Amino acid sequence: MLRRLHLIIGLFAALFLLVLAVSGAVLSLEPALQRAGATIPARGMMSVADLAQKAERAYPGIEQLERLPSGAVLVYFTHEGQSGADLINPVSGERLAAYQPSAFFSWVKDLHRAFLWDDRGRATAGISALLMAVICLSGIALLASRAGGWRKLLSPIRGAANGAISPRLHAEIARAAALALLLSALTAVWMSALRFELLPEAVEQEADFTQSVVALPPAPIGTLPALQQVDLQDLHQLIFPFRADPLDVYTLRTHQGSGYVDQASGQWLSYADYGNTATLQNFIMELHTGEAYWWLGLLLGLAALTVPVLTITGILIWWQRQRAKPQLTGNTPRHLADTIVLVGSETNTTWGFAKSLLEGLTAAGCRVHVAPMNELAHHYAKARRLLILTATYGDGDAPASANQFMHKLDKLPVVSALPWAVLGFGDRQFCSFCAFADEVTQYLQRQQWPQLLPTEYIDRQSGSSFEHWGMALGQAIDMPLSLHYTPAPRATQPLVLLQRENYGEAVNALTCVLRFNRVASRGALPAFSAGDLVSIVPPGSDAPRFYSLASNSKDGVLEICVRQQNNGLCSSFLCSMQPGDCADGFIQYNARFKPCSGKSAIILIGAGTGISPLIGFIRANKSQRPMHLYWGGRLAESDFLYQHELRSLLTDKHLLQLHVAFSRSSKPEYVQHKLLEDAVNIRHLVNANAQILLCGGRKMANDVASSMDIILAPLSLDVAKLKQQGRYLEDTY
Ligand SMILES: Cc1cc2nc3c(=O)[nH]c(=O)nc-3n(C[C@H](O)[C@H](O)[C@H](O)COP(=O)(O)O)c2cc1C
Repeated sequence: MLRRLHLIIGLFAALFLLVLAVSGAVLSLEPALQRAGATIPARGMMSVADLAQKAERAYPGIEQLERLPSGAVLVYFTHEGQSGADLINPVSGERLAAYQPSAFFSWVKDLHRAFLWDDRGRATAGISALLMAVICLSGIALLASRAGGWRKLLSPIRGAANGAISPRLHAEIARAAALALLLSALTAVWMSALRFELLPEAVEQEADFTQSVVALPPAPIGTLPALQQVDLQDLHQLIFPFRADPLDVYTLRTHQGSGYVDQASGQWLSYADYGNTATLQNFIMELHTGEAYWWLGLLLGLAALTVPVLTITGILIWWQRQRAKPQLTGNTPRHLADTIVLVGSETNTTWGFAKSLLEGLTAAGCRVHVAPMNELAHHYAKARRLLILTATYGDGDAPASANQFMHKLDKLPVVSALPWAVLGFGDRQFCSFCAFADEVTQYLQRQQWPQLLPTEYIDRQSGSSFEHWGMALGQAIDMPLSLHYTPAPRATQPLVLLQRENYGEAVNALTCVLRFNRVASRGALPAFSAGDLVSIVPPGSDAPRFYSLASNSKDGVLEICVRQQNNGLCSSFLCSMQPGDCADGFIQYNARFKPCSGKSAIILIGAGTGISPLIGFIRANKSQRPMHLYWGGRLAESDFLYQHELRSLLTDKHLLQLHVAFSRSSKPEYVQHKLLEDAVNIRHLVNANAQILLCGGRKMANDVASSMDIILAPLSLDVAKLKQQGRYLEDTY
């Protein structure tokens, strides 16, 4: 609901908000530019009397002095019958330049205030600001719910759904700019409400004009006590009396109030404080314009610049989600459905099963509502059963569309209990086979929700296992249920092998670095970066196998590392390929396994072909951020993958430190031994906010995690805590 509100308002107001944001960012430069050219004596250094004396000396025809909120001082004068306005140096009273308000900034101001229109434009700007405030508030609430509560709002944002545009990037930018944008939006709404008299405007109290002036010769302006008492920093405006009229007076406006000063005695004739409400009103306006606080203006301007980025990334993420969602025909609205099917999926194949389930149950007479697990609702008015279909990712983690499910489940009222069944989707090649489905099962069992049938597992999208589960479900709910799953064909592309490098033959572990390109007639490679996956479908099988990419699409090649497995259909196929041969594959984005942004150190840990994404991260490390690689192989002479390239990456500082261990050398060692040897350094790096990325086999990952727990113990940290903070990422197989 919150996400939909955020999205609908965002889409609706996008164009207006873009104009407001960009023009606001441009306007934020004006106070800073004015300030940069102004000389500003410190408080206590100069009074209004000092300034007026100097200005009068330089401008005998002076009529008015004004101090702009930026600190620049203006003098209005007449000279030989001509009026003029100059910017002056307040210290010397000398002319700096003729004052001409910038036509460009005036135009941008009109655009910002009213879209170059009349009052209707002003109203549109006010409404847009209100929508902006709603987007900010709903966005902050979404950030909190994504982080797992308001208290965790500032904790690192964890990796997110797959896709070319990472929702994490959107969330990180939004979090950085949210408060500034909210401040701009709320102050703008308030100003609009004043303008359209929806709020009462506080009128500045004016001093009474006094008639009790005695016509005495005027005293020199520098000696007038009332002007001597006012610091230059408090000056707003000083209007000089008409020379020929001894009864005329000085009008002095400060930030606090205004009044009249006698030209002969220099005493206040009358004075009125503006009052708290008017002062507050001015302060809010200055907050919005940044006129008096140029640094704040620049900050708000910078935040405004994120609006176009957030709008574009927001729309792309929405588009990405729309495209990723399978078209479900016959999906019953939540409040009418008797069967709720919730789907946990990262790469959408589970949605294909959900679609078949929807069709099967509908044919059996059920009214079915299918939704992502993250959209678990508080209440399903007519629901009689809950069916959960979920994949598992990472090392037993929730997939993207289910990463907030447990948190939401925690908050459900007890009365929501429904008879349930869980069907896990996974791959037995992973140690934590269907671990997330198990986690959900155990949770529901602990809550004592009635279980319809034991949790079942589907290995590598097996259609027959799914049909089998359908029969069991039909019996459990006493309905004739027949499920048929036909996998939606993935759009693969032919990839042509350009180059191969062989390693490991001497230790009987053939490992190949393979570099592919798209077949020339099919255009360029799609966008991807190191750590994403390429899925290869070997001849004679429907089930794709995933390999981590060592290259970025900008490198012009798609590079993977493959170790030939005994009886491995896909690895044998790949390792037998020769330059010119083709394989079918598709790119699978893997946003959850990427170095975090920033400058903190990155510790990369891998073994064997696990080096694949790690070398890609190092190659892409153009900013020479400190990267430390710990890698384990078998024998240096035979399978030291990327040995020469790693040396040159060390030389040009893409890589800061390299630690290698070989298990078949004269002194057999594993990568975790290297970590233990370097424990002091690792603790130092982790203490300074380093992030750890590990890629390799599950056993290696477990051994490394045990060693890291030992290393981190003196810091009162462990792998589990770092994982929670998003600082320990694993890509294991
Ligand atoms: C990077 C990656 C990590 C995976 N991790 C696991 C895992 O830990 N356990 C598991 O059983 N399956 C794992 N799988 C397999 C998926 O869960 C399985 O392919 C599932 O059918 C995908 O469903 P989806 O396309 O709906 O996300 C992983 C797949 C990938 C690509």
